Amino acid sequence: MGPHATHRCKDCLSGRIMSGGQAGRSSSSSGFPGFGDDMADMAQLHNGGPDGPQAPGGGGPSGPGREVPSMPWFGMDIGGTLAKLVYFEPKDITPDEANSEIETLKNIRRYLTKNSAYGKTGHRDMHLQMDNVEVRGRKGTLHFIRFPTSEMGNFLELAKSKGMATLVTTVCATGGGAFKFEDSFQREVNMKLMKFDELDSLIRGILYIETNNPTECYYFADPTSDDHCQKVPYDLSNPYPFLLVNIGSGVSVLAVHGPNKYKRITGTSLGGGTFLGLCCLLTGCNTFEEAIELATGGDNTKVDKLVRDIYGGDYGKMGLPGDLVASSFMGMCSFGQMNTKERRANVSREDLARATLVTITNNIGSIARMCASNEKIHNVVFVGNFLRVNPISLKLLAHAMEYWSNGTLKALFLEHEGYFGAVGCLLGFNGFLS
Ligand SMILES: Nc1ncnc2c1ncn2[C@@H]1O[C@H](COP(=O)(O)OP(=O)(O)OP(=O)(O)O)[C@@H](O)[C@H]1O
Ligand SMILES: CC(C)(CO)[C@@H](O)C(=O)NCCC(=O)O
Repeated sequence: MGPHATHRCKDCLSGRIMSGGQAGRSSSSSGFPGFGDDMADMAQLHNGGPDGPQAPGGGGPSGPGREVPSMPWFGMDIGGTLAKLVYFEPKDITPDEANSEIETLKNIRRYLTKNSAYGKTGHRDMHLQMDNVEVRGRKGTLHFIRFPTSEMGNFLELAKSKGMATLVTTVCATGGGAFKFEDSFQREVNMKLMKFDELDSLIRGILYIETNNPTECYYFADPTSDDHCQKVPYDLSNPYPFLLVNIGSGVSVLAVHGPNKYKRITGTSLGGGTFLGLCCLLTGCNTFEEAIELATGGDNTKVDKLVRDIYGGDYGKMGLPGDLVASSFMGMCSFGQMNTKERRANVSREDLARATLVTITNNIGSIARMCASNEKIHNVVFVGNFLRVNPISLKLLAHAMEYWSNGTLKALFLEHEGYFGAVGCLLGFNGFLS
């Protein structure tokens, strides 16, 4: 099977957020369509209680000159498509701490950890939860929450309507939204954003999670085989150098040579956002999950033109197998016996979704390969939420790296996909690196 053809495998298909404030819970309706009243409560609770920043339960061991921020601890990565929120739940609270802990902190913890959905669009990825980890000298659990960035305006409006403007609060944030929404946060809810660079945060988050989760990193053995494709754990404890390909709305490619030593080599605007946009246009679908589901049932060879459609077989001299996509979407033009109209009638929404997914994935794979080869790097780590619930792309990338490099390149994947920026931002405050 050619590297760019599709296949199915049956087995694998901060910081200082809170400071001071009177807060208190409101019982009135939020009017916030995305999150509903639950999120309204959470927004209120973010601001700590009457005891302010020094509230018990909000600290931990701190050395001279290393002030530990008051709880609750969050890291927020506000991307072009999704906002990612990582919440640290302390589990080492002493009886004394528990007795004196303010009610609002308890409420936050209860609210966040007892729910997995927050209104219509907020989700906690429970399968990613990390227990018994250490952050800033405290033991606890990391929770992973996401919501569409398009809900941010409503979130701020809601926060304002709940009186947040009277509070003094600082939120640790990264991603483009930390810049874009900075003024709105300040103007509408009197919150300051403590901003961290998204790529610094991404790398810091990867290193932290990889160290704390022995099964974080994996690769695919036999990615094209329906019967033998297997997810295999990979030890990334000595990671350098590695190529990091972050597939979010757009794509960034970094060469990472050390914890603080990396460069952004290139990027492409043809990323996860492009896949979703084109797929919605072509199929009428409305969500990423729907787009992936359609693609799963589709066949891109009905839409694309393959090498064999041009050569009648392989282009052996140049090492191009017949089932390689020669030209994406070209099959929609007339060729062979059928005219364009007939061909289009023969193509389903599923086929179009599959072809869109394969086109975007192959293009990213191709850029990644060239970068790895230029930089003389063998391990290529793919992250970003485009890879969420998306085994088709995972396996296409795995196969493409291996096939085109004669086995010298290895595609590696990480379980926490799109959350590394938020984690790195949580850890970034005050230089706390746990
Ligand atoms: N529930 C979802 N809703 C929308 N897109 C999703 C969803 N799940 C996965 N995706 C995919 O993930 C992409 C966004 O990934 P990610 O959250 O890593 O990037 P981002 O931070 O929003 O973007 P950028 O870093 O470019 O600003 C979307 O473009 C889409 O392809
Ligand atoms: C702009 C960012 C860095 C925002 O995360 C990302 O969407 C990206 O890398 N886009 C690709 C931009 C380029 O063409 O290099």
